[in-house]
This record gives sequence, structure tokens and C-alpha cells, in this order.
Amino acid sequence: MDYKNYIRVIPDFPQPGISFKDITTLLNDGAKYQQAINDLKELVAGLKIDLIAGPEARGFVVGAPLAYALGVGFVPIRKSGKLPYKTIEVEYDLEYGKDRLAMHSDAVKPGQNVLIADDLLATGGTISTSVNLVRELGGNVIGTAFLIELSELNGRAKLPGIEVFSLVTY
Ligand SMILES: O=P(O)(O)OC[C@H]1O[C@H](OP(=O)(O)OP(=O)(O)O)[C@H](O)[C@@H]1O
Ligand SMILES: Nc1ncnc2[nH]cnc12
Repeated sequence: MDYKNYIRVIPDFPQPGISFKDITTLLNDGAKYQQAINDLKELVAGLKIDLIAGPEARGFVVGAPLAYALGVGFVPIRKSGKLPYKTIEVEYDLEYGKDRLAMHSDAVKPGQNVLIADDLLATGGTISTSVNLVRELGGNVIGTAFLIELSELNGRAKLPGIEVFSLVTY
């Protein structure tokens, strides 16, 4: 499927110079959304995955259905202050701004194989921070999966030695 037909591109959002890739138009189409998750499932079929972790908020709409489709657990990685139990936290830079990500300290057991999923790889700040959180708990990051990769921002450079799977590249 040509995913670009279903992703809306909004210039200068949320600030001048950013070409925003809006996946709500893909999510709005049930058959295409389902196909996207199934296509990601095919891409990661060779991996032995114990858990999928996904960063708030758009990582949830990719990571949770992928976990459900694979029959594995899902770990939410959230912005600071949202998780109720003990957390580990890391600050990071975004394409537009700064934030802090957190994960429950018992969410990943040492040695578990974790795939990290999100809607989009831009600078790689969000995903490399997610990788650091999973590794801090002793998890083994076996890959990362995205609907969209923005190749010019070279997020892959922040993921040395980690496999990157994506459905569409801009
Ligand atoms: O590779 P990066 O430069 O880190 O950018 C990619 C991240 O930015 C967006 O999330 P955002 O922080 O805007 O939050 P949201 O999912 O809550 O909209 C997107 O969903 C990715 O998580
Ligand atoms: N260009 C972009 N479009 C959509 N989400 C993003 N997150 C970071 N950069 C983005």
C-alpha cells in the first residue's frame, strides 16, 4: 500500500519549518490502519519479542495494537508525572522542544526482549531515550518499528546496532 496517500502533511506545524506528518487520516480508515499494523507485524516476524514498549501518545496507537496482534505485553512509556507507581525517568530533546519520559521501574524484567514502537522516527530523541529506559531495567532492545521515518533527520544514527523497521520514508 502507498501509505503516503493516507498520511496528511501539514506545513509549518507546530512551528515554522516543520513539515508535520499527520497519521490521524490513516487511523481514520479502519482497513488501512489494520493493514499498517499487519504490515509492521510482517516486518518484525523474524524477531523473538517478549514485550512491546511505546512512547506516549502516538506510540500507543502503533505499539498497543501491534502487541495485541503478536500476543505480547505492552509497556507504556509516558511523559513525566503520569505513571502512578515507581518510575525511572530521562530528559530528552525533540525536533520541537524538550520533554521527560518515564517508565514503571518493574515494567521490564532483566533479559526480556523488547521491541520499541512509535508512529514516527524524526531526530531519534524519543526512541533513543526509550531505548535507554528499557536498557536501564536490563531489557534487551531487539528492534524499533515505525509507521514513518524522516530520513533527513537521520534518527537511525542515534540507534547504533539497533534494527529499524519502517513502512514509509520521507
Ligand atoms: O524522533 P523524535 O525527534 O524524537 O520525534 C519523534 C517523536 O515526536 C512525536 O511525539 P511527540 O513528542 O510530539 O508527542 P505525541 O506522541 O504525544 O504527539 C512522535 O510521535 C515521536 O514520538
Ligand atoms: N515532522 C513531524 N511530523 C509528525 N510528528 C513529528 N514528531 C517529530 N517530528 C514530527
